[in-house]
Amino acid sequence: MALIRALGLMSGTSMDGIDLALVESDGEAEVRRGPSMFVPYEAAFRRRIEAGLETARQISRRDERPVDLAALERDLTMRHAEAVKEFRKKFPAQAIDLVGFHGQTVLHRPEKALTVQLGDGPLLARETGVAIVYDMRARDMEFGGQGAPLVPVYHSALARSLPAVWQDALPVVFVNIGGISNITFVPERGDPVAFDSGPGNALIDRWVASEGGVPFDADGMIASEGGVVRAVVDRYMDNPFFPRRAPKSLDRLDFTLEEAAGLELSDGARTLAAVSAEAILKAAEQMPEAPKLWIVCGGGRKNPHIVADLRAGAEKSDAQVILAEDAGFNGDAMEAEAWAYLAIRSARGLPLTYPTTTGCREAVTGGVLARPEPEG
Ligand SMILES: Nc1ncnc2c1ncn2[C@@H]1O[C@H](COP(=O)(O)OP(=O)(O)OP(=O)(O)O)[C@@H](O)[C@H]1O
Ligand SMILES: CC(=O)N[C@H]1[C@@H]2OC[C@@H](O2)[C@@H](O)[C@@H]1O[C@H](C)C(=O)O
Repeated sequence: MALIRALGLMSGTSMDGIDLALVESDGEAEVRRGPSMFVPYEAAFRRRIEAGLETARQISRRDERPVDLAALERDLTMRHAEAVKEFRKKFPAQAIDLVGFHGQTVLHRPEKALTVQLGDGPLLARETGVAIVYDMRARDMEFGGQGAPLVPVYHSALARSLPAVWQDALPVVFVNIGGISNITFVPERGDPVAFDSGPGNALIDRWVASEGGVPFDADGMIASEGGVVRAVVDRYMDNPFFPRRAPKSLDRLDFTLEEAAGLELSDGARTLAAVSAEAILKAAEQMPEAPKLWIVCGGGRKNPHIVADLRAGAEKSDAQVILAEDAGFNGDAMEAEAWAYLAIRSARGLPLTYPTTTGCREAVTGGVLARPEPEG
């Protein structure tokens, strides 16, 4: 089987920018990771997306684009086109056969089988001249799935290619600490088990933005000045989301800052980091068996408090916690790589999701293909 070279584009729940990563793969075991880059959104555009999340609450049909959402979708798509252009300029030798386009989630209501990603695939195909696979979550929902998380099939492929030193580590758990956290348990044999585990950085970001006027707690510096307020952690952990059995997934606005109200800035940042770690550790209770190794990916791995709290918890069951880089992976690019890999699987008609990852009735492929118009 010839390998396909796909570029994955991810604009995640943190709304901080576009991650791009190239992957060459057969969509199965063969995965060759290529270069990656990040194109940040400026503060004003991030605020537009944030406002878009509020507007999107009135959507009841996934193709509705009320108020200014159509303009936002167009601008967001054009920014992706620009990002692809920048990627090509930076890595001119890299041919791109296919693009995997996530778009921006503005609403996720799995209980209503409703998930909305802004992102105009045909427009991106015209602008880049490359075939685009987009809208990868919808079909899973048609088959009764949560529409998220989709990255587990890629985690599973990576786990099968762990460096020699970690070869005996299965079962392993991948933890993606983005705006929301999700976990993938990869067993020795069989399909991965996955679900969203709770708030990742989204609450911390919102807290330090509103109380400190900065977009995120860089290297956990603000939290370093504060302490964990246990009662507040407990209040968060009382949320019925945690004991609910998987499959399950979250909308960015499902958790709020209400429980943290009144805390001092640094105590709040430290306490919310503890919530993030505790939510992940809580997820271990729903795994088929105790993992030996946790591999931490996503921006949250750069918050030393989240990682330290995770380590302290995992040690209790003799599990080791490492960062993606310790296993030879790229913790920043992994979701963009996943979207490249998913696009390849979509092009080959392979499943993107499984009953054990999203709760879909059967393993199901997904994504919509937009071809660029023929030249001439
Ligand atoms: N140096 C750092 N120190 C602490 N936190 C950081 C640092 N760099 C990034 N982050 C956090 O990581 C977040 C971005 O993470 P990431 O890119 O994994 O999220 P995402 O892909 O947007 O989200 P999701 O996985 O939910 O879709 C930032 O919003 C910030 O909170
Ligand atoms: C609906 C949606 O966009 N969900 C995101 C979000 O961000 C993290 C978590 O919640 C995860 O479920 C998902 O993204 C990852 C990349 C996924 O689908 O695997």
